[in-house]
Amino acid sequence: GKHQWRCSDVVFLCPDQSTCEQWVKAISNQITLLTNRPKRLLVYINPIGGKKQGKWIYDQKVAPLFHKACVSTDVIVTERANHAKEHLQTEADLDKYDGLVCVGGDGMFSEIVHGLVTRTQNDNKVDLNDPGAELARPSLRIGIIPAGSTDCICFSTVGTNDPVTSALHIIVGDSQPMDVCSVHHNNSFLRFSLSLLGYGFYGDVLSDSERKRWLGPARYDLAGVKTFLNHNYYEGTVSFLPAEDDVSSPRDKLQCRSGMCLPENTKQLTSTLLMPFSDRRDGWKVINGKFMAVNAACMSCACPRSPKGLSPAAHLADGTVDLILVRKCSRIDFFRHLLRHTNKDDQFDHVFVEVHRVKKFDFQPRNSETVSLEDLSEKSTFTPVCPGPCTCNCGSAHSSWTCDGEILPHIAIQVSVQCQLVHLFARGIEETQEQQQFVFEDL
Ligand SMILES: Nc1ncnc2c1ncn2[C@@H]1O[C@H](COP(=O)(O)OP(=O)(O)OP(=O)(O)O)[C@@H](O)[C@H]1O
Repeated sequence: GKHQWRCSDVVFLCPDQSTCEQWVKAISNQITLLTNRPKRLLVYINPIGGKKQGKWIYDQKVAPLFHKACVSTDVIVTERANHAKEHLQTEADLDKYDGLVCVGGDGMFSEIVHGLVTRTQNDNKVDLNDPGAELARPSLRIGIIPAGSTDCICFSTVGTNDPVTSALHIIVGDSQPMDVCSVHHNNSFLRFSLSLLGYGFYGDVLSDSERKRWLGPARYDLAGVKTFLNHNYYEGTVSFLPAEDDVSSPRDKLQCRSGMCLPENTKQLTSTLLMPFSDRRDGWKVINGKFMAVNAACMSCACPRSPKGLSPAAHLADGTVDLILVRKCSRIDFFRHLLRHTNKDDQFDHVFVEVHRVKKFDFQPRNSETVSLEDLSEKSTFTPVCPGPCTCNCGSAHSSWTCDGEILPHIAIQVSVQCQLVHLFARGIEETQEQQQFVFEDL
């Protein structure tokens, strides 16, 4: 139920000992032939993620399953932030392993992806600072054992945040490709985005919550309420290269499900990457405006709080990202939009919201060649609340970008989808038969 997998014991009865041994040998031989199953894994555990249960979850729920399945492991319990990333970039002997395992939340997974992808580019002499470079794909798959606060990436790729289910997907050697967005400022690489890039509302919530770290997880709720009451909007220009119309749309009802986003099923793929980033702008669209939020969702961003996610029909690995523009609107309208993230109503069905499926996009804030994080930190984010139309300068201030929970040091950014750059030990969210019936009737 609910996408959760469980172990099951199956008892075979044999008439005698030698038949039993023959069966054991035959089954073991068959399993050895399954080359997609990992035999040796490098495991990183974040002991302080989420409720600080990472080590316990691994030792109690995951390690016994790996042991039963004859998967051998080297385990590193991280001692500080960026420990896993640095280890992967420099020290780790990756040839020894068939895959990596991340025990932690989205932040920890992001660290591991940055470490692995950077290492792969270094090994292949690819310059990450070149926005037009075709990135080399890492050969190792990554498994996520959820042990963070939100675990949105695990939820969006497996359908549940359950360590046993994730461990079983690793053991059977499932493989799910995943798109990654590379984010540049001019010719300088900033970060990869794996789930959500947000400017305006989400950027403000994150920067404000960083200042309230002492409050613990409650800081997000408090910062959310405060940002909502501030009701800031920001001016800027969004330019984007739309994905081909015939492929899919962020407003269709076809959610990304198991088997859809595989290399053989996706059309857009790498052709977009071969296009130099800034030389050719054919087919690009440009929108100037005042925005409450500019969000880019690489995946649905579903989590238990928002079970359908920020962009319910976003795909895991089709070479596109859903760009959601929420224009300046009244506070009550914005509230209605936010509320739809938590219920089943179409969150894009408002006149002030538009959504585009894109391959690349740029954002340029108004008056802002050189705004950096230092400039932003000088700005107080608690601006007065302006009831209705106002003459103050709340529309000319700058927000900041949150990239999977980290604040980016620049506002003017260029984003490019790196199609199927990494592979997970997962198979996408499996549909039950009743759900399939429902989707087809709906369509
Ligand atoms: N030993 C450590 N000490 C301090 N920080 C660490 C350590 N190991 C990893 N980190 C950092 O902790 C951050 C948060 O970890 P993680 O993502 O696992 O948990 P979370 O933030 O609670 O969950 P989520 O990201 O799902 O909301 C990561 O960005 C990672 O860099």
